[in-house]
Amino acid sequence: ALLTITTQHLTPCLPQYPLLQTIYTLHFGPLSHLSGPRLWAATRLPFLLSLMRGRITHDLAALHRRHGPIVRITPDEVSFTDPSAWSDILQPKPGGRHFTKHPSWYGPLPGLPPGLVLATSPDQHAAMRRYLSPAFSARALRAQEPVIRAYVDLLLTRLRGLAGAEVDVVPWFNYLTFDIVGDLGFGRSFGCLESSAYHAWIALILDTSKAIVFVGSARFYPYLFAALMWLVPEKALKAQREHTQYVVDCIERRLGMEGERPDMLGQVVGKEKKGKGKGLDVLGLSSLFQEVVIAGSETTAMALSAAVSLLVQDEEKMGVLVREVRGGEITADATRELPYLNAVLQETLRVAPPFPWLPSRVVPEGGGTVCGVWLPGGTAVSIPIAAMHKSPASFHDSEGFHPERWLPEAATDPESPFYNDKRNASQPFILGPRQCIGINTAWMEMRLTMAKVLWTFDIAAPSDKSKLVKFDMLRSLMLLEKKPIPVMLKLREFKNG
Ligand code: HEM
Repeated sequence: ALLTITTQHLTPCLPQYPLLQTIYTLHFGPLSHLSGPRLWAATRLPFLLSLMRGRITHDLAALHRRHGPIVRITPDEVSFTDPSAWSDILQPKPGGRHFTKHPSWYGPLPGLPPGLVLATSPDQHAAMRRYLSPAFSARALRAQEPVIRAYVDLLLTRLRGLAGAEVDVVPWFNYLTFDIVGDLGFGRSFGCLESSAYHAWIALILDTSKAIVFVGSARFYPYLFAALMWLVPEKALKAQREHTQYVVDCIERRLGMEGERPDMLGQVVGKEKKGKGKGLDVLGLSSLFQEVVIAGSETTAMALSAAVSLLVQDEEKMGVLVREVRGGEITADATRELPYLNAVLQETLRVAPPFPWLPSRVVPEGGGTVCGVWLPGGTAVSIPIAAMHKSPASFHDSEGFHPERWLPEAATDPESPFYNDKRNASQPFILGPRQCIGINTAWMEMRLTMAKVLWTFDIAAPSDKSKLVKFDMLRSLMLLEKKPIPVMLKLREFKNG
């Protein structure tokens, strides 16, 4: 009782005495009973340094190996690799209580209203999601299939010109997914496949996803944030203005187009024209669609590049997949039913999740329980997706690439080494109201692209095996780092008879 009274009286004074505050945080605070490295629990700096060095997924995986599934990683943040964290953190609680997105990571970008990804208020997010969801409905997806197929065919045409040599697949999958998201988003391709080059805007987008990590880290230190904003060079600000203007121009051009088109902006514009929209101005739409382009391009491209890289390192698995995709027609409906193709993609997203680290959520006022641990309101909670996906407590040979663990028989045959896998630990698109809205689009793109590429080409590892990418070595800021993935690309030979 004496300790409680003393604590209550001393807590408000602590910020003036950093040493006392650190002692309180480590030994008496509400998270002091949790396991974790002392230095990380005492100050946020080791976490932020690890993040900025791109080492966060490795460091968190190592901390979880040492301290278990629940680790205190800053004075006020706890990280989880127990699968029940997915629903405990991401599904709304009775009474509509949400663990909201942390305002440091998800605050709006300077000069723009928040879109869907960056909205932190659950009500604002739900309204925006309802607004955008017809663009991602099953009906919309059916209308989008021919658009996706046309770009995959264009990719095949371009790759045919390179066949017979070593080809780095990374830029090609990026050109593909940017052209698709441009067309599906605003009815306008970025022309990357045509020009074999990134559109200038895309380089800026890739830098933006890195900038989010630096800006978010600085937001924890208000003076540093103010200084950083003051130090941003005029060149970068100009690039940001041009970036927004480019999207505004695309949107205005699309608003002026007549007739029905299957693109996502078209769905939203249709609502606005019927007076049933949210009355978003061009800047609001620009914010929304910039996010869709960032979230929908790099992620899918990374998954495709990773799948090819993992397959060329295992000829047997590549053989099984090639036989499967060459055995029937290649449409969205047909590829949805191909068990090995789906298993390969599931396993790729487990081993190399394009979003390897999910920025934190905040426990609501009044507190909440995650994985059986009660946490006070305001505590930050996070899921290191890559570490969760590779936890040996959830998966047999968790570091290995085994599409077989996703085949239906693995879950029913007690003899299978993967029978006891906790498959629900792997959630590359996350769960709940903030689940990826583009999940079905992503699956359609990945299945059609993989099937058509492997139907057309024989793909093998480069002769110099040292060029093969090891995904567990890749750094990550918000997204997984890009490294060249060279493969030997040969046009498939049709044998007579
Ligand atoms: C393999 C491909 C993809 C993966 C692994 C992926 C993963 C994710 C994840 C983990 C989130 C949650 C991010 C967060 O809460 O911070 C997310 C959100 C989102 N994704 Fe995806 N994504 C993929 C493809 C796509 C595609 C193709 C689109 C659109 C064409 C898309 C659009 C979005 C949007 C708009 C959100 C925000 C949803 C919301 O907050 O309501 N994603 N995605």
